[in-house]
Amino acid sequence: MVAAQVAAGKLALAAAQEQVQDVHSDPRWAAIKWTIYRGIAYDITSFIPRHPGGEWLVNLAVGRDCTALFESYHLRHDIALQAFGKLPQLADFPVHAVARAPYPGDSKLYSDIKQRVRKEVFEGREARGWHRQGAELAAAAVLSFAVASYVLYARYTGWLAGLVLGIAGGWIGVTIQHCGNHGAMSTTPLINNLLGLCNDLIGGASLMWRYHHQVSHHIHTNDQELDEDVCSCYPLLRFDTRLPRRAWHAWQHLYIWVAYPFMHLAFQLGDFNSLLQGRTVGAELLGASTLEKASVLLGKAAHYALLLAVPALLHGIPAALAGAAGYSISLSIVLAVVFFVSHNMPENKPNLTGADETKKVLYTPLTERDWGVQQVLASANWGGVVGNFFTGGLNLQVEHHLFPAISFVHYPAIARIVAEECAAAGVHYVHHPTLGSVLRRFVTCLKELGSAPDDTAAAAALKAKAA
Ligand code: HEM
Repeated sequence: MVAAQVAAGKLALAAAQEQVQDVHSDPRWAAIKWTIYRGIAYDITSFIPRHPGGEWLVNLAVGRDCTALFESYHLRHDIALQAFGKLPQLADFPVHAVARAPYPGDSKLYSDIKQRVRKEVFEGREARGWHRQGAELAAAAVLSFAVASYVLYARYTGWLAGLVLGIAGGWIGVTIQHCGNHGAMSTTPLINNLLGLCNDLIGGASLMWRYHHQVSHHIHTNDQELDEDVCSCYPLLRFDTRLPRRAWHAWQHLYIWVAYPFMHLAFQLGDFNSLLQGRTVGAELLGASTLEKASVLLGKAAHYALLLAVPALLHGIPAALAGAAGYSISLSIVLAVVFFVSHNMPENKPNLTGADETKKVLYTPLTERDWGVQQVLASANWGGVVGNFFTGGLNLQVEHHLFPAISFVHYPAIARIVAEECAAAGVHYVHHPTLGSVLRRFVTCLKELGSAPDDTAAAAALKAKAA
């Protein structure tokens, strides 16, 4: 559990969520599944099983303001909007008691980009679901590599086979589970759901991932109060000067390499804790079904059966433990390297030199903030089509954040439009040439963050807000 020092950010987060809690404990609303879109509450109970993108995705909208999710997930926003017209409105609902979400549709930058993407990249073919097609070969390659690695692991259980299996697990983690859970791998919701569940097989929990990643991180990228990724490694690592500095942070750019391999283990503790608490750090599991909750336990059972029980039966416990350790290390390193470079460059952080634009947008109150500009400034790209194939599009992080429900194979074409629109709007678009260059920059940034003074003004503002 994070130390008391991080409480300022989390208190504010909890305060925002307590408001939601009040509405939830009100018996008038507890019996229905409601959501809020642009200030109007709707009863979506009967719509959930009919949602064209899948029940497990629309569940994320339950019990909260879904405007940001809704406007960032539907490329054919106009078509999706028509569904709201047919849903029952809840006239007496206390909309103002619920934390307001950002409104991506109000961002001129985002609207201009979206319009051009539809016109120039998909040319109307989005009506046939083109934006969610094209990654089939990549998915087949990832799954084939994973199956071959597992056969190798089961036959020659040990640390080396574990390392190879961990790389396969990491590849699943960044590609098919990630895109599947975003609803971006296929036009068939069941396929996306099944690919998303691969997260559980590799040692995560797709349910927790969706709440943590989609509800907290994607909507509020690099917001210290609302993006759980900003403080999830704290106090071990300090990714933001709005978090209090501790003596050990001065060496974080060195010891991070020793801490990385424990990420897989940290997931396990976090997933069980979230299941018990009914929430991840940044989001309550308000719409999660019983089956979704059961999938966390079933997934853990399947993961440990494959990783430990089967090899232990075949080759004994010491070999299985060595294999699991190898797996843990390489899986964690692959995931950590890809994730950490995505939003932790100096330009993406509000308090480092040269990040004035980022500071401005992240310190603007949420209701007045330009969501599209925030996503661009808080994300970093690197590499090109090769990186795109191996990371499921996570190397083009800016495009991924603007269009999480579009298949990653389209990101290179979208990137050209995003870069042009950002240049026209004067918004800094971060693109590093290679993974090596972005990693070097990440280490420099980590060193700077480890010794930079606390942003006391931001901390005081947070404290005042929490009080
Ligand atoms: C309660 C509010 C929602 C309504 C009324 C709604 C409505 C719709 C409709 C009508 C479509 C078909 C769109 C089309 O054919 O282009 C759709 C597709 C989809 N929805 Fe939703 N949706 C809601 C919430 C969500 C949420 C919260 C998510 C994600 C977190 C989501 C993700 C998707 C995805 C991935 C698709 C397929 C995307 C596509 O074909 O462009 N929806 N939704």
